[in-house]
Amino acid sequence: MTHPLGPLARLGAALAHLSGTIDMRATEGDAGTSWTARLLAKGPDACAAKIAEEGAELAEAVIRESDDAVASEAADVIYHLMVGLRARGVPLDAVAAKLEARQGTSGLDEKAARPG
Ligand SMILES: N=c1c2ncn([C@@H]3O[C@H](COP(=O)(O)OP(=O)(O)OP(=O)(O)O)[C@@H](O)[C@H]3O)c2ncn1[C@@H]1O[C@H](COP(=O)(O)O)[C@@H](O)[C@H]1O
Repeated sequence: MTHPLGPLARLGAALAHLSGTIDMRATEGDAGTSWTARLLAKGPDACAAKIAEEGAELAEAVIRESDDAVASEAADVIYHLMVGLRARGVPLDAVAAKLEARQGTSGLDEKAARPG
């Protein structure tokens, strides 16, 4: 059954909700009861380690696991990516701006135009 919002709006709504939760955990979270608050308290290095770990698990899932496992690992990556951005104070807007700036430019053309 198709979700009434459609997949992209549904993902956007889920990300907006998650972003609000992460902001709340960052400002008033308790490391005793919140994974997010605990990870943020450990700092960017710990967030980076989780991003790398979850990225490797997603790659493994893409190669040899079920569609459901791929979706689950992708959700882990997105969550830890957002916690990592929060740990570094990089706003989601900055990521959106990067994606927007790349629209219409082929990845192959961009690579060919790199200096060196
Ligand atoms: N989306 C997530 C989410 N995805 C993964 N995780 C947690 O990330 C942790 C690490 O996941 P792993 O699969 O790597 O588990 P693990 O291998 O046992 O972890 P390690 O301790 O070995 O590193 C687990 O505790 C997961 O529950 C998440 N924790 C929180 N969220 C979202 O954040 C909200 C707030 O969570 P808290 O901050 O914990 O209240 C939740 O309601 C969710 O919406």
